[in-house]
Amino acid sequence: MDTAADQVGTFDAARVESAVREMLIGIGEDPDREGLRDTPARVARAYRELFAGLWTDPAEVLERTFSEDHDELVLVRDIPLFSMCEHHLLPFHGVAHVAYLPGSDGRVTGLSKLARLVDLYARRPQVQERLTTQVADALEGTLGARGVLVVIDAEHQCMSARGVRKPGSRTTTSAVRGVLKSSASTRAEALGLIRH
Ligand SMILES: Nc1nc2c(ncn2[C@@H]2O[C@H](COP(=O)(O)OP(=O)(O)OP(=O)(O)O)[C@@H](O)[C@H]2O)c(=O)[nH]1
Ligand SMILES: [Zn+2]
Repeated sequence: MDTAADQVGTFDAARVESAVREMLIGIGEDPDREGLRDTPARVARAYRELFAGLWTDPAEVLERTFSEDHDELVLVRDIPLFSMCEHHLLPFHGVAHVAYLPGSDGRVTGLSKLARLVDLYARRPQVQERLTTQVADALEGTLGARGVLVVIDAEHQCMSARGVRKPGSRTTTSAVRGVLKSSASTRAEALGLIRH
């Protein structure tokens, strides 16, 4: 599981700005015309937001837990998701469903933290499979969940707006850990609730 220690560098707005200016020249545009003059700075601000998950430690999100003596399934469905495909730096967006079985200590995390965790990993240059895996691994590793099921359903703009040009096609990925992997009936219950 990755931590802040795995992160590379920090956000360098000036560097992003000069790269965007170069890119505009590269596509044959005039970066000094009125409409584009502030674009490098705007893109840098947008990237700072879109890639904020690169310099946030996921362990912090799951730091605060509380004892609820609940050892049954917890599921947050339909968490809106925005991420950037690392191949084309184009967005992919959709929903994430996150289910977990609390560890034997009965400690749970705040529901919003599950959405924050998805957000944190989404705000990095990503592929959907890795995003799904990272959320599952954090819940198993850091929270100590007995079982985890993460399902992500998303549309990739690199498949809609360009390339193969198939708008509306969606990609579903899942990552299953612990009891939700070993017990078919528990997994079926979680999947049933996701479809509900
Ligand atoms: N597995 C996976 N592939 C992705 C994801 N996002 C984008 N891709 C794919 O990454 C691949 C990159 O393929 P390349 O052949 O290197 O790039 P390309 O020539 O732009 O490919 P096309 O998109 O087919 O035009 C494409 O097939 C994309 O659909 C993702 O989250 N997971
Ligand atoms: Zn892509």
